[in-house]
Amino acid sequence: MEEIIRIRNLSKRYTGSDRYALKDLSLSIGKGEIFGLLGPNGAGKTTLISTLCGMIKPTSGELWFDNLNYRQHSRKVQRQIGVVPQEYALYPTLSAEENLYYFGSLYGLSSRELNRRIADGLHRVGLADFAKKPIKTFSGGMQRRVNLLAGTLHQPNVLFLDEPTVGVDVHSKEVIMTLLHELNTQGTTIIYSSHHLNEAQHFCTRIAIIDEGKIVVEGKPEELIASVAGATTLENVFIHHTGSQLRDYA
Ligand SMILES: Nc1ncnc2c1ncn2[C@@H]1O[C@H](COP(=O)(O)OP(=O)(O)OP(=O)(O)O)[C@@H](O)[C@H]1O
Repeated sequence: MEEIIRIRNLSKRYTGSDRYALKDLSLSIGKGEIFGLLGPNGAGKTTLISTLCGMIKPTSGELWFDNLNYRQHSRKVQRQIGVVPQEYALYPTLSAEENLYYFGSLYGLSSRELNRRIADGLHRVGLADFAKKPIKTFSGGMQRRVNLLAGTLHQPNVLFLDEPTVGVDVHSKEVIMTLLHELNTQGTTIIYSSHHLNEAQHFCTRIAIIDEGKIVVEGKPEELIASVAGATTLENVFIHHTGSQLRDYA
């Protein structure tokens, strides 16, 4: 496996908190993988993705992107990363096209190339007819599709997604998953967090189950299922490793 992300002994404790959101976590992710981060609420998935995107600083530990140390090469790393956050990052009064133009221009694409990618992207996610409509008139599923385009217009080498299909209907979900598959086929490594274990089982080349800031188990979905006696789904594996106790902290 040719490594694209290397995480070593990563810990994160938020200011004012007495708990570690991530605790001494080490992980390698290979080029071209579709890597799933699964775990109960509060496990540390968003914290890990936000750290890998450079949005939050770790308390300790080291990160490398394609052998570049994050701290020494943050700009170079940022240019190769795409992020699709859980929260919509779109401007409600601007049209889909205007939103995408704004986000695409942050990556220094020429106007001509950007317009081409926006038209192509909107077509691919079934929103060509809505290009000029303001985002505030879009359904949740439509907004999620635009959000996904906003994070991928610059064709990143690695794409991070935090729950890309949460709260969307089955049609939008299908379009989102197809687009992600296409991006992966074209060479984008995908790292995503999800609570949809069934989706992850079929979509991911490898997964890690995280609990209380640590990796509990990692491997290919079929290997993980085979490793737990009586398991037939990733859901069985998940319960086996994380138990059924609620994770309520405040
Ligand atoms: N900004 C913050 N300040 C303080 N604590 C935080 C902050 N963000 C997250 N946490 C805490 O860090 C831990 C990990 O949270 P995180 O959001 O990374 O988990 P998660 O696995 O993404 O959860 P979920 O599945 O509910 O989205 C939790 O205990 C959470 O309360």
